[in-house]
Amino acid sequence: SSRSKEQRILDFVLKHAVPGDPTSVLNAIDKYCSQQEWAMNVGDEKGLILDRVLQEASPSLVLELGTYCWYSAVRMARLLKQGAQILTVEFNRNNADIAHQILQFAGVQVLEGSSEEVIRQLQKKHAVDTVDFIFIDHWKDRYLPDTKLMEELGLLRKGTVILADNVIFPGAPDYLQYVRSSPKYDCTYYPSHLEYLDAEDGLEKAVYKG
Ligand SMILES: O=C(NCCc1nnc(-c2ccc3[nH]cnc3c2)[nH]1)c1cc(-c2ccc(F)cc2)cc(O)c1O
Ligand SMILES: [Mg+2]
Repeated sequence: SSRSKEQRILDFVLKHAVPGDPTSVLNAIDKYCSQQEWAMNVGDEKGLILDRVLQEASPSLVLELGTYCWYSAVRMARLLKQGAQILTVEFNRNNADIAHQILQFAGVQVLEGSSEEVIRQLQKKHAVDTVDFIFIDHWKDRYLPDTKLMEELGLLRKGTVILADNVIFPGAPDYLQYVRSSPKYDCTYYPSHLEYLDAEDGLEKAVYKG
């Protein structure tokens, strides 16, 4: 059977990265996706912004919506303090083998299902109280409904940081309009570019005011 693009990315990582060295995994994925086949990883340029915003928040519990090829989970896991945890929500675990082979990192737990299902189960099934940092990078029409759901369920606390990818391209206009006009959030826009390309894109940080 023909291997998928995601499996080709894995092959490249397994061939060129150093086991246990997350930065070499990121460099391998960025090299492959910028030179061979484009893929929708947050990438190196927006990744640097993610690094800085994550380190500033110094979270104990991270929720990621939309795992895709593990790039952002690896990116965040390498910067977490001892004992911190990432819960990443993937819709279709078609990359299951990629998951286990790339992600030999303690502290990254994969939750399978639709974002809505998983978010509804976090407090009861996964003993989550509130989340400190959320990286939203899944279907762009799910950004707003999932953020409102997390508000309603009390998953956000004063100071919870929500960082959203692709707010310009492909874009999440309803989400952007909501957080920027809501008195419940302090928003900051970080201009950048679409991963591996010159198109404009950016990350929006929304800090929940409780
Ligand atoms: O679609 C994207 N990302 C989303 C992946 C995903 N695939 N499945 C899910 C899912 C959907 C329900 C879920 N519920 C729970 N987890 C879920 C995950 N999310 C995405 C697309 C682009 C892009 C740019 C330019 C183009 F010309 C074409 C595309 C760039 C990016 O940085 C992206 O992140
Ligand atoms: Mg993205």
